[in-house]
Amino acid sequence: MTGQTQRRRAPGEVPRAADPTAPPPFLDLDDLERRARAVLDPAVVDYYAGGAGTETSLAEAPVAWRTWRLRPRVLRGVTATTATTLLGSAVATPVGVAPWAYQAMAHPGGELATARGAAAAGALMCVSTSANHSVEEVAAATGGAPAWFQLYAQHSPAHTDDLARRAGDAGYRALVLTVDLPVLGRRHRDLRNDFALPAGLRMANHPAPDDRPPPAADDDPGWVLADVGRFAELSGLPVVVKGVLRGDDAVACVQAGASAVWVSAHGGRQVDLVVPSAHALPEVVDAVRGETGPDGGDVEVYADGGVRTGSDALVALALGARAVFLGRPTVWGLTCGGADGVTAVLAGLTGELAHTMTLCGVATPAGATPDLVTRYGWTTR
Ligand SMILES: Cc1cc2nc3c(=O)[nH]c(=O)nc-3n(C[C@H](O)[C@H](O)[C@H](O)COP(=O)(O)O)c2cc1C
Ligand SMILES: O=C(O)C(=O)c1ccccc1
Repeated sequence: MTGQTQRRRAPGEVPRAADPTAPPPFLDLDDLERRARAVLDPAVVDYYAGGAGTETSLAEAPVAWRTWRLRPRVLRGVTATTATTLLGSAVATPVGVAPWAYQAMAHPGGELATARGAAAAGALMCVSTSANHSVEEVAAATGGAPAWFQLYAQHSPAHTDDLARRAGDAGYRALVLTVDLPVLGRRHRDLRNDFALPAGLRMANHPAPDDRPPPAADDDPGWVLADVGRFAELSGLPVVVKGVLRGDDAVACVQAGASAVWVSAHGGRQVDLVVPSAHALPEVVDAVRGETGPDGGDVEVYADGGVRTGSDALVALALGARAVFLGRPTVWGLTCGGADGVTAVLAGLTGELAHTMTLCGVATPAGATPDLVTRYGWTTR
């Protein structure tokens, strides 16, 4: 993934065929995904790559970022830096790792490798409840780099509460409540494969073998707005609500005690035909402007879903996201290269972002303001 510059050929030297296994000299996520698919079990590939229903929303997510166009600023004498803060934690990049489950299926190092890879890139990792390593084990692997813990409602509410407290004790900097999974989406590929966690891998945050993985049963009403403040109090952490796609919901979450909202369609894995993050983001940003978080500060907004290039990321920042998170690209990075693969993806995309910022005359993430983008299309005048 970190490409090497090719040596210039000596005069008369016969060119050798390119090594087909050598990684390309730029961040080529399609190539990375191809290589990951070649080493994983097909049912695992389906689980990681798949989406709900017709997979229309899965396919649309990256395309939706590309319905925006950048409006570069020229003659600004700018060399971009990507450093920023997320809920007060300093990071080298606004590109983070989205929470994704069962990372030991991709690589034996699992979440521990991802944590090390993200820390090496100066990027924030959000750790899934459905991890193969425990809350505490992953926290230790970050080596002090900031990380967030993502929470799902467990079969037993006492167990959910316990996980929230443990996240606070383990030193995570925020608790991310995923609210778009009151029940699991219908993922046809997984249903066809009868997908289950492979034998030998554990759900490290589940106390008993008979404890069901989330989500709770269909008859469980799930979380309500009041749980936002309750989890903030239990954990002692700022709460981020993940899976918000409407302005009214975003405001309600903030008024219930959230410090930030995370615009996400769960990678197209929950509701098919859902509005893509790239189109929901402006509505959410507009709605929370003027609201204040529990500490009196501005409400941060993040986005994920189909972010694959530096230009996609810059569009998201211009639309008001403070950070973007990558799901599947980090799945393929971990699969192909463990911690180094994760670092390569995060550093590669951050490098693309910095390059695009420089080309667009944007010095810092905060300098990516809405005037930097316009909706794609032709005007008739
Ligand atoms: C294999 C997989 C597992 C996921 N598991 C979780 C999870 O445990 N918790 C969660 O909040 N989101 C989960 N997500 C959703 C991601 O956090 C994120 O919203 C989505 O992957 C972003 O889209 P992208 O994959 O197109 O980058 C998962 C996504 C994938 C692909
Ligand atoms: O697969 C997912 O998208 C996900 O979020 C999840 C839900 C339950 C258990 C493991 C992962």
